[in-house]
Amino acid sequence: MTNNTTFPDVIAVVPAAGIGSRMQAEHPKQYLRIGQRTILEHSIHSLLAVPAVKQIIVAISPQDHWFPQLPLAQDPRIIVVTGGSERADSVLAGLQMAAGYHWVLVHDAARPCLHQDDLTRLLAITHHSKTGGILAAPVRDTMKRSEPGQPAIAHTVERNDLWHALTPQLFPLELLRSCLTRALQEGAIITDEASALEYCGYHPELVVGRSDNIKVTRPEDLALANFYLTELSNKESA
Ligand SMILES: Nc1ccn([C@@H]2O[C@H](COP(=O)(O)OP(=O)(O)OP(=O)(O)O)[C@@H](O)[C@H]2O)c(=O)n1
Ligand SMILES: C[C@](O)(CO)[C@H](O)COP(=O)(O)O
Repeated sequence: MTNNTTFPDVIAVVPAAGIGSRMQAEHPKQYLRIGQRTILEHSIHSLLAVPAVKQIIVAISPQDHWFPQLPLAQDPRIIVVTGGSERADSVLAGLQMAAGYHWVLVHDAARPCLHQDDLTRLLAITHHSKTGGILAAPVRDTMKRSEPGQPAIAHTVERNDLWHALTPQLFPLELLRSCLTRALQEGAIITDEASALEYCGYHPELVVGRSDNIKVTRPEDLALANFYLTELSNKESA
């Protein structure tokens, strides 16, 4: 993707109101440091690296006393809202504050290793898509479905056409807002934004993304994210 490719202005929502229970850290994982920045700062700066991203709405927990201490808290491009009990509720809280843009991008605070090339390839769908799309990585391993609640194999899942959904996910703002509102009101289980559109009958585009765009979830992910961010920093300064 050439750097002079132009995209429409985009607003972003960053859900950052989780407690990071699986990380088993002393405080929410988005505030763990990698190098000179917190994971949240890395994730937000990866979005601000692309000029098309004009504003970022960060959804934080009511108990969050970390965010105001970050330099980003003073950035006029950043708007803070209170998140909800589930990730989807936090995203919807952010969407309620979004206005003035046709496109909205949602990116997990816990995904600090986003490459600019991946973001620009996702933004490129604005040139042809009316439904939006997501970064996703094709599954590489053989996938198994377990017996319900048992560590025993029920069967192998066909892995052709099977993908890991990543973030950012990019949608028309009003479409995402209406689909997510309806899906949650009707009790659907929504773990990413694309599933809200699927619930409403849409088929968002899959844009191949790097598999090192990991979501820091468990303790062993921190060292891996550190490695990937070092690689990313070396690549961007080369
Ligand atoms: N009520 C919630 C729950 C999660 N998130 C955010 O959604 C992203 C992905 O969620 P996940 O990795 O599950 O984070 P946590 O919910 O914090 O982790 P855990 O499930 O281990 O508690 C994270 O950036 C998290 O901060 C959020 O904004 N609001
Ligand atoms: C949005 C997401 O990162 C796509 O894979 C994932 O669904 C978040 O799930 P979590 O359980 O909230 O971490």
